[in-house]
Order: sequence, then C-alpha cells, then structure tokens
Amino acid sequence: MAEDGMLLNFSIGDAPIVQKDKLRGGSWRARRQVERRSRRPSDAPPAKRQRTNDIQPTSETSHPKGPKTEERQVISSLFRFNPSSTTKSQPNTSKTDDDHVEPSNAPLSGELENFTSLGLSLALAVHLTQKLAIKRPTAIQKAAIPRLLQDNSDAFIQAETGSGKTLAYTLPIVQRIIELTPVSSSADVEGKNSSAPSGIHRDSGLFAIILTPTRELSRQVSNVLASILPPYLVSGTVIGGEKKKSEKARLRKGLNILIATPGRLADHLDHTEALDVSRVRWLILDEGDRLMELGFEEDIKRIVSKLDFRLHKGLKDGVAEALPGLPSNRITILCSATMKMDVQRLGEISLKDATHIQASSGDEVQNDEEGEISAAEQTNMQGDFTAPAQLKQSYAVVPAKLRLVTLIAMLKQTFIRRGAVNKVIVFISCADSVDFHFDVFMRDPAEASEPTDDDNRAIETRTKPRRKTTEATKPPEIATVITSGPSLHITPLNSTPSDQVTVYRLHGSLPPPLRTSTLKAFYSSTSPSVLFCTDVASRGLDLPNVDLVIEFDPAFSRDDHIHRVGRTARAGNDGRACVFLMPGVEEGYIDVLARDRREGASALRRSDADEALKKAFASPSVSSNTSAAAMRRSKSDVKDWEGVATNAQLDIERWILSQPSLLEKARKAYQSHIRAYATHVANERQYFDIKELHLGHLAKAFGLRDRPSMVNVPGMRAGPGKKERRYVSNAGSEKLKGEGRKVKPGGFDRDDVAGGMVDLGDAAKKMRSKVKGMMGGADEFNLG
Ligand SMILES: Nc1ncnc2c1ncn2[C@@H]1O[C@H](COP(=O)(O)OP(=O)(O)OP(=O)(O)O)[C@@H](O)[C@H]1O
Repeated sequence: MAEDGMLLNFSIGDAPIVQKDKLRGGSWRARRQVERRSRRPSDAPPAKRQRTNDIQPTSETSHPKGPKTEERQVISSLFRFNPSSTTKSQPNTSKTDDDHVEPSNAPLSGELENFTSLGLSLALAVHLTQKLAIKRPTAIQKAAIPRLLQDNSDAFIQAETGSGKTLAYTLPIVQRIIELTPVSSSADVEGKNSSAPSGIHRDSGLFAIILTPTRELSRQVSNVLASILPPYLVSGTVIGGEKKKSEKARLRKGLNILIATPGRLADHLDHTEALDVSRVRWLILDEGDRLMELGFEEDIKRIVSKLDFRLHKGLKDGVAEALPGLPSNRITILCSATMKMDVQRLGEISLKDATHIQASSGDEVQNDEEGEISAAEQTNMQGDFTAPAQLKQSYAVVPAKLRLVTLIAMLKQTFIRRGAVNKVIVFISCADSVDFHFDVFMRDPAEASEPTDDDNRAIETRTKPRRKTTEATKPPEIATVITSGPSLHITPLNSTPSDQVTVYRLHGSLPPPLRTSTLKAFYSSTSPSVLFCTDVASRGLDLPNVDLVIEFDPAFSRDDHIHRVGRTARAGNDGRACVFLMPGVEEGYIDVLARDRREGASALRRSDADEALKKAFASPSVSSNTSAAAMRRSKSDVKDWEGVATNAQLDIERWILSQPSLLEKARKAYQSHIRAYATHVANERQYFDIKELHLGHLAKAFGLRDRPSMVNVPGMRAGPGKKERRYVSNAGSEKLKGEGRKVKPGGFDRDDVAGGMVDLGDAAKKMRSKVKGMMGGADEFNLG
C-alpha cells in the first residue's frame, strides 16, 4: 500500500499476513492470544495502547450478530474503559468565578489619563468620547500614541489581546494625515455635513497601508477607521472576494488609507495603474507573526520593495514636497499580541531600527544597528502572561469517547441560566469537524431514528445489571429548530423556545459572502449564540460580549491559544475560557496553560467530563444537590445522567447512520481531525502525541460506529506521499489554495487541515504504526 493513502483511508494493506489456519487445543483465551500474536510482525513490539481502566475490552463492545463483514458496526459504551486522568489527585485551588482580578487590558483609570495628554488633538479626543464612548487610553495606547505622533522610526507594538492596539496605531496616523493641512477643527472631525477643507481630501493621495492576514480582520480595521476618520478622508479595502474591477474602481476614486490582505495588494501593485503608492508613509503589518505563518513572506517582500521603489521615485520627482508635513521616509509598524521568532524574519524584511513598544512596562527597546532584535529581547517578546489577567481559564479532562456529549452538556449548562451568558465561541481544529459539529447541533430531533436492538444491547452492556426502562428509547433532551441562513436554534434542556440559542459556524472553506454574513450576524447578535469555528476566528476579531471560549480541540501552538482565548476578556471585560484535554499525556499541557497565568497552575480551574455531564443531564435532585447526602445517592441516580448522556450519544449515532451524506461527513471530520492532530507545533507534540490517540474511542466522538480501519471517505484526494509539505485536498483555505506557498506545519491556518500544506510524512508513518498496532491487539474493534 502506498503511504499516501494511509492517513486518508486507514488502509491496512501492508498489515502483517494473518495466520489463517485454525488453531486447535488449549483454552479459548490461549488460542486467541496465539492468534493475536501471530498477526503481529515477528520483530514488532506488542501494540502500544492507551491505558484504560480495564483490560478486558471485549465485553465493552456490542457486536451485531450476523456474518463477519467489514461493515460491521461497533457500539461501545460511553462510560467504560476510559483512560484515567493522571492529574486527578491535584487539589482544585483555583479562584472561583466570582473572585475579582484587576483587568490588565482595561482603559487606564487615573484622572489624568486622557488622550489629549498623549498629544492627540482635542477634536479627535472629543470625537472618541462622544461617538465611541472611549474616554481614557489603555496602557498600550498610552505607550504608542505619543511615540507614533512624534517619531518617524519603525516600531513593534506588542500588547495582550483586547488591549486596543488598533486604535493605538490608527489614531496617531489619522491625526498626522489630518495635520498635513492646517485644518483640524472639531467640526471637521465630527460634522458629517461639513464641507471638505481646502487641503487634504480623498484625492490627495494614499498615505497609509494596513496589511492584515484575513479578510475579516481587514473589514474590522476598516470599520474602526471609518468610525474615526473625518468625512473628507476616505479608507477602503482590497481583500479579494469581490471582482477586481470593483476594487480597481475604488482605488481610482481615491483612498487615503488602504486596508488589504497581502496577496491581493501585491496583485494590484503589479496590475493596477490607479494604485499610486508614491505618498505611502505608513505601512502597518497587523498580526505580523500570523502574516508570516500564513506564508505571506514573498508577498510582503514584493510589497515592501515596490513601496521603496515608488517612495524614492516620488521623492526624486518632488511628490513629497508638494505636501508639507509628510515624512520623508516610510514608517513601518508591526503589531501583535504575540511575537514569535517569525517576527525576526519579518523585521529583517520590513523594518529598520525599530522600537519595541509594550504596554506593561512602558519600556521601549531600540534594536541594534542592523535592525535585529537581541536574544534577550526576543525572549521578552515571546513573553509569558500574555493572556488578560481577568480571564478565568479552566480545563476539562474529557476522555475521547465522551467528548461530544460533554460538549453538548457544557453548552446546555452554559446557557441554562437565562441571561448569564450571551455568546460562546467553540474552537475546533479543522473545517470538516466544524461542519460536522454544526450539523449535530443543527439536527432536528424529529430526524432521530428508533433505537435498534444493537443500541439496546450496548446500553445493557454498559449499565449491567440494568432494569428495563423506557429511558433507552428516550431521545436526548436536545431539541433543535432549524432556521434559515447560517444559524439555527438549540433548545437547552427542559427549556422553552424562548430560551433558544443561535448557533453559527465559520471556517475558511465557506464561501466569502457566507463568512461575512455569519460574522456580521454573530457580531450583532444580542441573544444567546454559539459560534463553531476554526482558527480563522482566532486572530484579532473583536466580537462583543463573548463570555466564554471553549477550545474543544486544543490550539496547535501556545500562541494560537493566546489569540483564541483573547476573543473574550477584552478591553477590561470579564471572560472565561475552557480547553478540553484528554486524560493522559494531554494533561501535561496544563503546564503550558499555567505559563499564561501570573499565579501559575493555581489560577486554572479543573473540571471533568463527569462533572459537566452530571450538571447537565442529572435529574434536578441530583444535579442541584451537592450535599454529603447527595453524594451518597443511589446507584440508580448515578445511572440517571449516564443514561441520558448515553441516549444522547446513541441518538446521534443512529441519526448519522440514517443518512449516507451524514455518515460521510462524520468520517471526513474524523479523518481531518486526526490529520490536524498530527500538526501541533514540534515543542508541544509531547502533549499531543498521535501515537497516544485511541482511534476507536475518538471515532465515538464523531458518532461513528465504524472500525477505525474501515473509515474510507469518498471524494477525498490521496493523502501526502513521501514528499513532505504538499497540498492534500481540494477543501483547503482559499488563502493557500493554488498559490503554492510553503507553510510551516503547526503554524498555518487550519481552516481546513486537509487543505493546508502539511508536514505529514512523519505523521503518516506514526499513523501507520498506530493502525498496525491496533490490528495487532484491537480486540475492542473486533478486527480478528
Ligand atoms: N481606550 C479604550 N477604552 C475603551 N475601549 C477601548 C479602548 N481602546 C480600544 N477599545 C476597545 O477594545 C476592544 C479591543 O480593541 P482591539 O481590537 O484594538 O484590541 P487588540 O489589542 O487589537 O486585540 P487583538 O490582539 O485580539 O487583536 C475594541 O472593542 C475597542 O473598541
């Protein structure tokens, strides 16, 4: 078998030759052991399996009667044979949700802290207060605004998420553009009907370009600019997703500030005559490290060299002299909450003698003469504690099999208290998985099929001895009502339709108009909503009232994690974040989470799947009563919530099996999830080791009853071959598609991992050995 197909189809064509001769004599168990051993290659060690609570897995599964065909389903119990947590014994010393922590990204509170004292014009300061209700600067704005108003040198602006970096760089630039003419009265800024001053107007030239890694971010920055620009100055975007002709027309009409994605801007610089960049004096690289991760290095190089060329030509032609006050050099500003090593490279391409502006200390660090950042400074830039101080971070230890039901339980519980939570973002590793989970929550309960005998057998196996109960046939208490557009409503447990929660999805493989409308709807929603998304929504997006971020799949790198959780706890507001970890090696990731907290691990709240399931699914008497008496509840009470969770799971499994298209989606999601898992950054792979993944248990989380080796998704292209880093699917992010860019494994936007450029050669090898291992001892999957 070619290695190519390995990850894709879990084919096992190169598995050891199975001994076909019937063994005779000895006990049944002994014969089975010999048979298993004979299936392993002679030199292979015994298959490594994730540790579970029990070593008699054959009783776990229910195998439908009938001929042994490859299509046979596996219906395993949710609550048996799950691996044990390795950190359970640690006491939960974290602060409670009610403990107050001083926010680290809020506007400053001192009486003397205001924008005019930073050098901003009274007109702009009044406008900020009256129109945007922004009175006092944040720490990064205090550090950056005076510097950028006076200085013509390059700068790195680094501050934590939600600290107001966008205004930190836009306000001084807007003021400096306004000051290119002597007209800057309050009326000019505020009065939409005021006549344009005789000086600067939309035809005066393009003065600033802001590059962002995604269209969504470009639009957001464009909105911020639109809210602070005086009526006679104009900003606009070139971000693709619309006809180039319309973008050209916009450029022809004249813009003073342009917000763009790098690929599209590079294209216009090559082909659009109307784009005159000779007066561009500010180049902002927003989310600089992300721009590099996404492989925009070549585009940025081209852009910088074109800007340099046109600047010098313009200076020679005397263009600058026509506008007194215009700096003679270009000022490049790099901006991010996290600054990885990539920034060093980006600095080399774009910056000269840059100043590092940070919020915390107010320190500014000058680079050495070559524009390089010292090693000490790099360490500082990768600094810890980059998550907002007031963010309440927790983790949930959830075995693979329980992941889906625990997510359902957690969301139910989150929204059960009306008005307590407004918006939740659930981060998922890849687009296929987002689609799958979105469908699960879209599900109309009327579509649920009746339980089969096999289902009932599985339930009986799980809870034996179990009294006959109608619970087995009870549908899970998740009602779904599908609405038009990108949203749907889930009705939380025992609630009325007025408690409906709207659910959205967002990933890079969706058509751009749908992405835009989804984001807009989620942004402006004032009712309870959930957004299932990939990392496409992790950077820079400023979505109001996000109370909780759930990292259902842990981020691919610590930096990604910081940006994801940074979608909540913004501008001094409260926020909570929870990451799902599987018991075992993944729990080591707690140390990484602790690095973001000033108080270390003690600031992290821990929860377990059982806790979430109990809260959401137990009958009220069990879930609400945590007294000692309740702890001594009867076994039937315990089974109450286990039964509801199991029924919810089985109902989803039946529903998936009832429609071939759903089954295909679930399988595709499962495969893409595993591929994504293989691409965690190298220094975090110790916590996300693909060899430790229990593929059978994981299949359950995707509602699959397939044996892992049998998942074969039609329509997907062959997986990666020996050659590393190549596209492996047509479902990829449009940013990468067709551009042949090299993207670092672990660093690209896994809008759709199957569509990214993935270093999967090694992962494929690991995956193959994993599946082989499962062949060797996979009694749970009844491979024998
Ligand atoms: N001085 C201020 N006072 C109150 N709110 C502010 C202030 N400055 C910015 N904000 C608000 O804070 C929110 C976050 O701002 P912004 O998006 O610029 O953060 P950021 O630092 O760029 O975050 P990220 O790193 O996630 O991109 C926005 O809603 C913005 O309107």
